[in-house]
Amino acid sequence: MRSDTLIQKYFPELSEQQLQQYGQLPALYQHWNDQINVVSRKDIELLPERHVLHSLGIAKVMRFLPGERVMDVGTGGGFPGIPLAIMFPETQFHLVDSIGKKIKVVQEVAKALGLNNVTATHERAENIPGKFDFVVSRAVTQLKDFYPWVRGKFNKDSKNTLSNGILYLKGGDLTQEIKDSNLVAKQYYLKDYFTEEFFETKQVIYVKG
Ligand SMILES: C[S@@+](CC[C@H](N)C(=O)[O-])C[C@H]1O[C@@H](n2cnc3c(N)ncnc32)[C@H](O)[C@@H]1O
Repeated sequence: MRSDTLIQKYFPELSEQQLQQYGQLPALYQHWNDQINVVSRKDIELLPERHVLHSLGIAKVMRFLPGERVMDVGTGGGFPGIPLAIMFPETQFHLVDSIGKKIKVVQEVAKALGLNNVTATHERAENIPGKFDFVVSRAVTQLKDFYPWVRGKFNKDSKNTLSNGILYLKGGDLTQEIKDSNLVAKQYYLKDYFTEEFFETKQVIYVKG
């Protein structure tokens, strides 16, 4: 299914401009992936479902507010940050990765889409200054290692439906990982929102900051 058609199926309220931006993603990533590998080659054809819609699982759990600041840690080529920045154009997204060439792809994609709510930095998450309302992430590391990177980086005042914190996309049985982290984590199941088989075990894990 085309990227914009698939996204519209689950987010019918989107504007023409947003649909156009989602529609541009497959060609943009095809182009950049040929030069700098940011999405596994076997996955690039499944980009709308496995990368774009998967990233937007976070948007089913959390509607970011205008003016909120969100950091995407280990964004790679821009997931989940870029699909979320299209969905929430009045929220500021700061995309961070420790590999510079991936950040170059993020910057080029954001520029091509005309996204003015995205900044991208080549840096380890631990070294990023400033405070955020939420941290999002996918496929970077275990919660027990991840949490210390972002501890202390959250604004004290929460304005949203959940207190400021981490929204992490994960799959599989997470019982042991959550236990090992010693954190209180709330699990949201993406199969409650999306019918594609890919989402069967996929979750958004929320941890208060
Ligand atoms: C498997 S990739 C996932 C990329 C993207 N989030 C996605 O789901 O497509 C993991 C990324 O995390 C980045 N990374 C690992 N440790 C990091 C750290 N401490 N700070 C920032 N980025 C980090 C790596 O450079 C890599 O690009």
